[in-house]
Parts: sequence; C-alpha cells; structure tokens
Amino acid sequence: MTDTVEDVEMPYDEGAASRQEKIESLQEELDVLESQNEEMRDKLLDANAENNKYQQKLERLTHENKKLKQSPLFVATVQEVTPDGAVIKQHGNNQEALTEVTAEMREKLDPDDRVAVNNSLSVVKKLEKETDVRARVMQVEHSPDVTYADIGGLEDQMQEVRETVEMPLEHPDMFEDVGITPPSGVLLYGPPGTGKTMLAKAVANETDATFIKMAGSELVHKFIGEGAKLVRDLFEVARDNQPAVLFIDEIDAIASKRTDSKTSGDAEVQRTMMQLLSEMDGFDERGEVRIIAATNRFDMLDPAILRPGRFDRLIEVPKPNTEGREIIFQIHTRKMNLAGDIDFDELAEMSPDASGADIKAICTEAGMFAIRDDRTEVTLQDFLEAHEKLQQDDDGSADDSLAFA
Ligand SMILES: Nc1ncnc2c1ncn2[C@@H]1O[C@H](COP(=O)(O)OP(=O)(O)OP(=O)(O)O)[C@@H](O)[C@H]1O
Repeated sequence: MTDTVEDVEMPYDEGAASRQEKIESLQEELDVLESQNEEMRDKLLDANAENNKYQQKLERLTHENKKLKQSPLFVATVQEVTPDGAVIKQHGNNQEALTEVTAEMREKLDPDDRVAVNNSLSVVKKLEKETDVRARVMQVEHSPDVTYADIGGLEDQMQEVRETVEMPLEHPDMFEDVGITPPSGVLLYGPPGTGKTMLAKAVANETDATFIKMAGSELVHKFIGEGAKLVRDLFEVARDNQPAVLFIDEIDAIASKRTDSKTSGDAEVQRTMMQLLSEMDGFDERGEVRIIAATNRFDMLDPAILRPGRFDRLIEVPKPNTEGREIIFQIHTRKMNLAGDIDFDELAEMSPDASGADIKAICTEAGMFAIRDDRTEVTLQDFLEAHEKLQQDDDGSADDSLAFA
C-alpha cells in the first residue's frame, strides 16, 4: 500500500518549527528522496541489462544444445538392395556396410542412389540425383509456347531449321531409307535478339520435343571445374527427356579459338569443349536429341566444332530487313489495342537497325506511353516517341541489344 499524505511523518516538529524551517527541512528531505530514487533507477537499469545478457546466453546455449543433439548425416551411395537390407558405400572413406532399411524405404531405393545415413549407418533419406540438382541450372521446358507464327522475317532460316531438326525427329526412317546420317547439330549465328532462341523453341514445340537450354557461359562459369561433367549431364537430361532439342546458347564461351595463354581457365574450357565434341560424335547413344547452338561471335569459333558430323549446318540469323521488321511489328502488336493511324510500313522504315528484340521493346514502350497518357489505344505517335526514347537510352549505354546506331 502506498502511503497517503496523512501517513507521512514530517521531518520537523509541527508545533515548534517556523514556516521557513518547515520549507527548508521538506526541501532537504525531497533532495534525499530524489537521489535515492535516482540510485534505484540506475540499479534497475543495470539489472535489466544483466537480464538481457543472460537471456541471450540462454538462447545461444539452447540453440547449441539442439545442434549437438542432432548428429550430422553422412552421404553414401546404394550399391545393392538385398532382402537383408541395403549395401551402401560411404563417401569419403569408401567403406561398405550392410544396413537395415524399412520396407517403405526399400521401395524407393535403387542401386546408385545417393542417400543420407546417420551415425549408425541407417538410411535416413534418399537424396536428389546429382543430375536433378544440375538440371536446375538448365532450362527445361516440356512444351515451349513459341510457334513458327511468332517469328517474323526468318522464312529461309525457319525452312532450314525445319529440314535439319524437325525432319530427323519426325521421320528418322526417311534418313535411314536414303542411307544418310542427319546433320548432328545446327549452328545459328547472328547479332543478339534476332530470334535464334525463338527458332529453337519453335522447332521443339512443333515436334513435341522437350526444349533444354543451357548457356555456354554457365557451363564454364557456374560450376568451375565441372564443365565437362555438366556437358555429360546435359546430354543425359536430354536423353532422359527425348525427343529433345538441346539448345546451347553462347557456344563461343566453350568453343572459341585456342588462345596462346595456358591458364587453367583455358584448360577447363578446352576440357568442356572436348566433352561436347565427344557427346556429339557419339551419335548412336544420342538418341532422339537434336542439338542447336547459337552464337553472336561466329568469328571466334574453333573450327573443330564446325567439322562434318558436328555443327555442320550453319545458319545465319541476321537483323531483319524492312519487310521482316514490318512483320515483326505486326506480330508484337497482335494483342495491342491499336489506333487506326498505325502504318506498319512506316514503323519498319523508321527503325532500320532494329533487331526483333528491339522491335518488341518499342512496342512495349509505345504501350507505356499510352498508359502514361491515360489512354487505352496506342497511336502511331506513341511508337515514334517510343523509338526515340529507346534510341536515346541506347546512346547512353554500351549494351548492343538495342543497337540502332
Ligand atoms: N524474328 C523475330 N520475330 C519476332 N520476335 C522476335 C524476333 N527476333 C527476336 N524477337 C523478340 O526478341 C526476343 C528475344 O529474341 P531471342 O531470345 O530469340 O534472340 P536471340 O537471337 O536468341 O538473342 P541472344 O543472342 O541475345 O540470345 C524474343 O522473345 C522476341 O520477343
């Protein structure tokens, strides 16, 4: 219970003290109480800080304790699944062991599977296949949504890709009957953003093939020292998903002319390329896998990859001509709400150096101009301004994907 004013004992004699004396002694008393209060507050703050410290320590120890209770798991490979259990070989020490597995786990296990085992070598879980992990760095599309109708101005190239990729996938017997081996790989070369990836996707779509894409730069840079293995895995994933179109973008990253320097990076790139060549040469084991590669740097390529039986079909994919640009403008504006004044001929004329990707960017930007203006219809003026804007943006950047210059 708090004291009330009546309960408080006064620090002076009520009858004897003068008014002045009373004030002074009350003031003294107040000073004492204030300093005591200050002291108590300091102590409380110290105690709080101490409490926080102990709380943190407690949390750390609890966490440590939990970690210690969970023993680490070791990785092993299943050698054999027998009625008595699974024979596993531990990674690192290569020791084999027969370990019991539950009926449920036995169902899931096959030789060569990677598993995690605990201290007593019981199989705790099955791990993902290494190729599955790697597959994540590859782009695998079971049915890409690009069709030939989405590609403008590349009639001849499309025809050639169809002959060399589509025909052997759909009518392998025709090649057998005639007694020739279809070309192993097709190389598309030309400036960025001209539709090389689209061509590969469209042919995969048309033949109901799986589209598997990997960039050459990723083969050599993502898993340093593992480029060759990654190439093997890439073909394995393709074979597992056949019929498949394997698209290797930026092939120049792994197949450029040998340089004089003997750095380990070069050796790694060489190994990766040798693996690619050997996968391509192993035609019989390749199954229904067609290979399309693309590059913006044809001049850099090692002639070894252009030998017969490898990338022996070379298809140039240039920037579109006026007619091509007109068609590409029409393709990319199909779903746009256009005003009546759009003249595709004029659009094609105004953008002499635009690639397909540039044209797509102009269309999107033109739409943005309409939105900024609170309109739902896109006018010719929007396209002109969009072109202007992208040209200006491009002047300020080194990226040649918008090379109108
Ligand atoms: N010929 C074309 N017809 C229609 N659209 C195109 C064409 N070329 C490019 N595009 C547009 O540009 C985008 C990028 O094209 P794509 O990825 O096929 O180019 P690329 O030649 O593979 O480029 P990179 O060499 O940079 O990989 C496409 O998604 C498409 O929207």
